[in-house]
Amino acid sequence: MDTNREAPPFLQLRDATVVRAGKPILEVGSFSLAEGESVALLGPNGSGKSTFVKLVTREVLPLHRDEPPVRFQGNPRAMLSQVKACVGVVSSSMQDQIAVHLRAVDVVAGGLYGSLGVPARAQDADGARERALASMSLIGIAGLAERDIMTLSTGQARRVLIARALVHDPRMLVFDEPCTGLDPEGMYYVRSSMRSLARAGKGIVLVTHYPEDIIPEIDRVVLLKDGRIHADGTKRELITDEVMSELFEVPLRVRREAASASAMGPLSGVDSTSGQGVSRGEDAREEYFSLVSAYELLYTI
Ligand SMILES: Nc1ncnc2c1ncn2[C@@H]1O[C@H](COP(=O)(O)OP(=O)(O)OP(=O)(O)O)[C@@H](O)[C@H]1O
Repeated sequence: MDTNREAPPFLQLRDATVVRAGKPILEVGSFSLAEGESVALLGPNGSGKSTFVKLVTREVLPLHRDEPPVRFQGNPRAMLSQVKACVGVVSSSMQDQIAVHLRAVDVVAGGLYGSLGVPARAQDADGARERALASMSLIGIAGLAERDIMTLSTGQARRVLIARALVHDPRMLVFDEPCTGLDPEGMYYVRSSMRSLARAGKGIVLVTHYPEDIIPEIDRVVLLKDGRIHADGTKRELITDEVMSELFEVPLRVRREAASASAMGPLSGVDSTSGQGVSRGEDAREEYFSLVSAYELLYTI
């Protein structure tokens, strides 16, 4: 028996086409993502990023081919339940649906049941809340557990949704424009959470319009344009003045900048809601520096 056989890619797309209103809105020739690998999907409005992600989460299906265009962990006919068990999704649009008074810990625990909170007749509701608390601790928001979700700031609520996406311990997390609508503090904490998770070995698929969302732990970038993969490479290769200007079709300049030591702020993995467990070492200092050493897009005038 061949014991050296490599594990199949976590995700593989081959000649995958999505059609809407009689027109192809996404055509992917070839794309593969290894287990635990992270990637950022970057592109202008309407370039096909959300459709790409929905192809991954099976919310949309590609045109039928004899050779199935999407393989999930090598399986050409993965069930939705298999995909849901392995993938957690964080999207800013879900936040709009939360309009009920629930404790944050119950919103997180609800992720285990696919419901907004813990169902009244749920089995092992206490166990679910324990897992929810562990998930909140992992991204430093255990201090929000008892808060009414409706009283949280947009940034705090966004992090509650990250904990919810994590609660069933998926291997991969999809962040669909996770910083939309957040102020700089909210962005900082959401990016810190992504960093903690990438460091904990989770694969991250980040969908964004902005290179500064791409945390240092993600090096691979796929550029989408007009429903196709425009380029697939490293940040260094692709986040350049020339490539960004071509992608967004406006003159753009990329700037990379290091932060000053005085700008050092709270750390990922620390309970930022209670201030407990803070320990600032050299590693933490570096972590903060690299977080703000983000790529920026500037218009050239
Ligand atoms: N149901 C639909 N019917 C017709 N066209 C659609 C449908 N859904 C999406 N499209 C079109 O497909 C293209 C890709 O849409 P998609 O939402 O994937 O882009 P996106 O890159 O995520 O955009 P944004 O950055 O604005 O969220 C767009 O031109 C969109 O108008």
